[in-house]
Amino acid sequence: MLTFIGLGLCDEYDVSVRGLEAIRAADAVFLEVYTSVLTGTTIPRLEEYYGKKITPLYREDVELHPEPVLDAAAKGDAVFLTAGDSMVATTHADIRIRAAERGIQTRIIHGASITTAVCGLCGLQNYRFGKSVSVPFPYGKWFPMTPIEVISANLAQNLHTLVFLDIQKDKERYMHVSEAVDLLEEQAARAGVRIPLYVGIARAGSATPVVHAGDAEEMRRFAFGDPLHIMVVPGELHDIEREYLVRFAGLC
Ligand SMILES: C[S@@+](CC[C@H](N)C(=O)[O-])C[C@H]1O[C@@H](n2cnc3c(N)ncnc32)[C@H](O)[C@@H]1O
Repeated sequence: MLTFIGLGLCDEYDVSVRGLEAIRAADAVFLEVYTSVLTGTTIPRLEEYYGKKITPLYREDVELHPEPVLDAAAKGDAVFLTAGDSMVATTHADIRIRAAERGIQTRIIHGASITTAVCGLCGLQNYRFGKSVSVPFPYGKWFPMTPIEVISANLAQNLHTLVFLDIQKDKERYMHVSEAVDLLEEQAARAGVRIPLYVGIARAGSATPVVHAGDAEEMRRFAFGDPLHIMVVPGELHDIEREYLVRFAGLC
């Protein structure tokens, strides 16, 4: 059996009781560490709380060489842990399909996801979100324009855009709101588009989440603190959405 378990958003205490029991009963425990991270804890602390040895998995381990995970799941109970929810803004559908092809039973134990946490933190209504997008760190001359294209298309339909910020796990590098705003403003200038408002969110799910709304200049000036960070580019605000941002995100 291969069980996908979402660990939630911050530390070892965010997993569901069902998830925790499955981890404690497992024969093998794998933790995917490249699509998102629990910034409020460490692998040794997770191991201590779960009472299990954890094998970390990087992108190649999951996407190119998943055999050790699948072998463990063929022999006994293996759990595949992911920060957030295992199947949201990740590519783990692929490994579930590979398991099914080998006749391995699978199931999912869901966790709180950043995609829903943002709605509570910034008050933007979840049914008004269009397609999401990721802002990658630029690489050499590679400067993708996809983020601004998605944002423009959503703005044209008066929809909000959830903007995931890049993680380079091998370098322990996490994109901050100010860096993402610089990149998006550069893309917007090239595309002749204006982004009137941003909402930045840091450390959702922790005891010290930060939510702040403003224009590009305000976002660059504001200190969001430690990662993880994420942003929303809102469409036109409804009255309640505006009031929420004024009360809880410093919108002027
Ligand atoms: C590719 S998404 C993976 C989402 C995850 N599967 C989930 O369901 O939450 C990871 C990105 O979401 C954002 N993110 C994830 N957790 C966060 C948190 N606790 N606070 C702020 N941003 C977060 C960051 O931009 C991060 O790079």
